[in-house]
Amino acid sequence: MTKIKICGLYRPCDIQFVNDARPDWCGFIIDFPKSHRNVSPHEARSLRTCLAPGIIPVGVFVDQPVEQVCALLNDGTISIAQLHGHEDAAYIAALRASSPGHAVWKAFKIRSLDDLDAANASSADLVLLDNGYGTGRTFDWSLAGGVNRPFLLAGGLAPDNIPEAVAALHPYGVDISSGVETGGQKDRGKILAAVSAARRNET
Ligand SMILES: O=C(O)c1ccccc1NCC(=O)[C@H](O)[C@H](O)COP(=O)(O)O
Repeated sequence: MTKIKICGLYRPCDIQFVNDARPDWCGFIIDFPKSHRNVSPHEARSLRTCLAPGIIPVGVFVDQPVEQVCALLNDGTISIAQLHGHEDAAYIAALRASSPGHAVWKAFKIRSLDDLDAANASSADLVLLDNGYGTGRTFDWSLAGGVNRPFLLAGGLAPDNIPEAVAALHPYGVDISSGVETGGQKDRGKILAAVSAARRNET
């Protein structure tokens, strides 16, 4: 079954929505003030304590100091670090050394086959093939044909295109933010529909 992550939770009611829908993971955009979904570490910790058991919290970071990401992994605020900036293999190695046992995911903006090569070569535990930072737009899926490892598909997914995406690309999981929002806020009905669309599809 295709796994699903609902990303960019920032309000207490967003937690209630995912507790109702039960995705595999949920994501917090931590310390990235350019995003309307930004939360502080303190807010992420407080939201995370209300998550239903079984939903794994993922911290989404853009070029944050390793120490800050490690602190949130090691105090249980998040279980997985998802990196969206210029974090390289040395950064990932440092994170692993300081937070053993925690998976590290790396997102790649797929604009060319070179981007896909970089994703294939990454030392991360799992890669996201994405269009950018929660843009609500898909990338050219034909570029993903050469992926040679399990990946999460992100960028512009919504309940109505998840079946097509899963059938075309067979991702390990899908990652959705804008497509489950209405007017920039998470929408309970869309979250329920997205989780059900991902689980309807066998890969
Ligand atoms: O959502 C943001 O504002 C954001 C900011 C900085 C780094 C990453 C960010 N989002 C990541 C995600 O929400 C997902 O990984 C993915 O990009 C979702 O994209 P979309 O469904 O197109 O909103």
